[in-house]
Amino acid sequence: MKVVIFDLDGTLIDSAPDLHRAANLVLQSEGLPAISFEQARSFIGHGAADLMRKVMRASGLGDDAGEHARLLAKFMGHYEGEPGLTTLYPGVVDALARLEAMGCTMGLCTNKPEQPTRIALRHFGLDRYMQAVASGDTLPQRKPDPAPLHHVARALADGTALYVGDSEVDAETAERAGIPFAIYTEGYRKTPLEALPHAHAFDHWDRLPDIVAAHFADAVA
Ligand SMILES: O=C(O)COP(=O)(O)O
Ligand SMILES: [Mg+2]
Repeated sequence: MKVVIFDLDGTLIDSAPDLHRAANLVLQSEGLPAISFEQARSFIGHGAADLMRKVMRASGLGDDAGEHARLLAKFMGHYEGEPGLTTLYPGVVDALARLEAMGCTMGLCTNKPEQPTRIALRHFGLDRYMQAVASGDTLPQRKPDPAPLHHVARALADGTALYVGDSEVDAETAERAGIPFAIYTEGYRKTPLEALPHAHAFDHWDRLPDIVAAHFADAVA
């Protein structure tokens, strides 16, 4: 059984422009200066609540829990609509179709909350490929805790799985889960590639089907 589990932001979709826009709409409504695109991008990885906490700190708003809840609700209001500025990375849909034709069973493990995860998967026609999904609020734990990745792997099969992601969080999650990791190098990673544990690396989605085929051929051998 070939099980491939994907991260979402920075891996399948480039969602940073919409996350940046939503963060700045919150700041604008509070009469505060905008944050840069690079700042917003660097805040992605641990989910929406964490991103909003980092936006608050960067804007000198501190850490107050009530303020955080209020601003996070505003942020989700701006973010949860159709993903207007978000794009699929080149070659994603072709790669998923090829993996499906190869007999792979596929799932998703993201820190993005459930509602926007569902909207994004449907918007980009990825929902039909994902047989099991764990979002940032599906379980009490989220990545880099290995629980959500184990949850998806168990829901799909007991066979060997491969996790495909873009970030430090994904590399740590896969390592703690004991699941081999393939890293997409064009996402939101901040650490040099060599410093992150990974079994495979790829810079274009065209390359993933061959990597997956070789990975599972070796796993069986
Ligand atoms: O929403 C985030 O911060 C990260 O989402 P991801 O786990 O899909 O990369
Ligand atoms: Mg990611």
